[in-house]
Amino acid sequence: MDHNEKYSEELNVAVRVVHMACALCQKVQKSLLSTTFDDDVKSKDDDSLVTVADWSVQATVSWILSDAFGSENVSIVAEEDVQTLSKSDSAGLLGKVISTVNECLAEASKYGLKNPEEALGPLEVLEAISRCNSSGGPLGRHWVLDPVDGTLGFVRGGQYAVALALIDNGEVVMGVLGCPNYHVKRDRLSNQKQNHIASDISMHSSDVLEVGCVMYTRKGTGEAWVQPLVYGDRKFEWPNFAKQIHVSSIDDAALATFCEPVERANSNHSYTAGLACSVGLRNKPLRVYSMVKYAAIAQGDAEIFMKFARAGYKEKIWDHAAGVLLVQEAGGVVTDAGGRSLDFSRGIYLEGLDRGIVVCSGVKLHEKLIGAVYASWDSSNL
Ligand SMILES: Nc1ncnc2c1ncn2[C@@H]1O[C@H](COP(=O)(O)O)[C@@H](OP(=O)(O)O)[C@H]1O
Ligand SMILES: [Mg+2]
Repeated sequence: MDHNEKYSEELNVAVRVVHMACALCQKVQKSLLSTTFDDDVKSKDDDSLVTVADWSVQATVSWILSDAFGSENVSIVAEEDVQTLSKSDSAGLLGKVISTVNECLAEASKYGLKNPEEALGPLEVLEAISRCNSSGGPLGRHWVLDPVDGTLGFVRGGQYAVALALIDNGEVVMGVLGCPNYHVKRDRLSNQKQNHIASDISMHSSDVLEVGCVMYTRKGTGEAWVQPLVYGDRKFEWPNFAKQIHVSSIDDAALATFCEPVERANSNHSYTAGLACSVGLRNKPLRVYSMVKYAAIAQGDAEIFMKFARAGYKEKIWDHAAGVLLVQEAGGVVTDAGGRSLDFSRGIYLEGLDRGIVVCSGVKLHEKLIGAVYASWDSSNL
């Protein structure tokens, strides 16, 4: 097969189903925000949150991938399981998931995908969710899904992402990132000269033309793309106004902006502030939920993303796979804090990750930051 064609069929289905998932999430987020914090949000054993949207997206993506490629050919590594959902007191929640999934799948033809002949019942929905129990590894193909990344951002009305990637023999070969509250810039849609650097990537930016986008890429193409979400009666038609995206060309630390998680529990803000200071970053950090941070670097809205989780925390592949490839193909650099590439071949965790994750628009900023980590680590108490 021509290199240019490799994984294009997988990409075609993945982009469409991520658009469907974004529409699903927008609906659920709207209804969550318009009611009081209720039963639609649950705490998991590790105290993290899960919502109707997480399970519904996972079921939808699982069903569409299995239908398109045959369930016997599809291995999916994904964040959610059916434990909470199968409990006897979760009947109401399961009912909501089932209707959300069926509403979403009923729209599949709008996105050029096949919908089920009949609405799915409880067993089929639970089966679609629990089928995503692969643990990845170095051999063969594995889809990697985070149905709602940044669940905290999601329930707070902020940024979140739907992330779908494909790993082939241990390498991420395709990445699709749906960002329902992240803007596509006006200049990118109208092809004008790109001269605006966003200092605010909230959903209320003045730069918004239509809120929400899907970014995608395939490994080795050197290209990454963004499409706006599909609204109203419009049908998704490839390439759906796709525009190529590139990382920022700023390599002067004094002009660069870095992003990091909103939650202190997920990354050490004082350590990154120290690094920022020592490499000469002057702008305030942009604190953003979810993998939208990778999206921001990929389309040039910021230059750096740093994440330093507490010692002992193991990063999961679904929190990074799609974002890492997007940044790389858009021209950026992603490594751990020791300067080595992330290893997606060892199961559900990024095993062997050295200290933290450093994402940059270019090598010059990246070298400075890695140097600063080496210079400061011993005294950092991390
Ligand atoms: N103690 C911890 N340290 C670092 N990351 C954590 C963490 N606990 C959870 N996370 C991960 O951080 C993700 C959110 O990223 P961010 O903080 O950048 O918004 C979560 O994704 P989910 O929201 O999908 O569970 C989760 O996977
Ligand atoms: Mg996540």
